[in-house]
Amino acid sequence: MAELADPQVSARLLDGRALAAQTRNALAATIRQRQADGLPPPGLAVILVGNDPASQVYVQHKIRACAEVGVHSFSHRLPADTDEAALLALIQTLNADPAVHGILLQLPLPAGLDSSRLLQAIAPYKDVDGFHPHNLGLLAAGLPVLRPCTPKGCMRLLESAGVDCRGQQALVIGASTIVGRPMALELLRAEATVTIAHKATRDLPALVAQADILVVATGVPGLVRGEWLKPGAVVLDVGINRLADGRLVGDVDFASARQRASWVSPVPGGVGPMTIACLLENTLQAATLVMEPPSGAAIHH
Ligand SMILES: Nc1nc2c(c(=O)[nH]1)N[C@@H](CN(C=O)c1ccc(C(=O)N[C@@H](CCC(=O)O)C(=O)O)cc1)CN2
Repeated sequence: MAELADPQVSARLLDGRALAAQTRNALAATIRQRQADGLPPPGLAVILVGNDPASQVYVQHKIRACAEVGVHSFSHRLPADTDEAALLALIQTLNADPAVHGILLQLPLPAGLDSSRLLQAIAPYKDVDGFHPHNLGLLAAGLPVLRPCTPKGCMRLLESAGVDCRGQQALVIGASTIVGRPMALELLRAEATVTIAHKATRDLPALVAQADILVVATGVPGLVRGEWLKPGAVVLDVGINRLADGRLVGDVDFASARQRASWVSPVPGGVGPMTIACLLENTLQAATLVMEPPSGAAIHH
């Protein structure tokens, strides 16, 4: 006898692990073909400063993913007391290195280092994180080249579920440069009606209740409750919070959200793996930009 569906569990999962694996397979095939055509492998320089345990894990995952698809990674692990001048010098060297197509500065940086100044030192055409004002500006203008990885991964997840953003009410909670702001620009580009809120926004539940598409990136575990959601909402949970008991949870209460949403991304296994898959994709794109410089002056090698 067929198992009865549990009426309490309705949302489908936005499975980032599966989509990231598909993306990596496609990238590996393209990179193999590039090499068969006599082109060098795409190169990614990864800079990690200090000993933040989460950053160490993410960097390890990035380097492993590079090896899996055939991207050549150059790892630069620097002590927490590295000064800004030394980091700027390293970035200048990598900017000039033709084997390096992408440069990634893992965030957050230790206190005392100015991440904004350092990110701006990365050549825009090697900025595979898409955080340079040049690339954020192109995204704001609706002419994106290198797009920030987490928002790009979120858009890929929406596409994979057949979600059409056009005319939908979208709410982004969290306005960071890494996620919230570029996410709002991506949704705007997809013709959603976009609201940006903060974790401290007054009467957040009332705003959430209107959202057809909800993206939460606040770093507050379980901030959004399932009861707040509009029935059938699509929920992208960008939060990755390690609890005292060792569990990893998002910014959305998953169990209650699942009872009300139509689609929800889990933590772990949702947006996180897509961030890394999109980084690999951006690295290949940066390698291709060097081969075929677009007409925009600032992208030339
Ligand atoms: N230079 C950058 N720094 C940071 C970025 C970024 O995109 N560029 N984003 C985050 C961290 N991040 C990538 O660096 C990242 C976070 C989480 C994951 C991920 O796959 N998470 C897994 C769980 C992993 C775990 O067990 O801890 C999941 O969600 O399934 C990938 C990348 C801040 N810094």
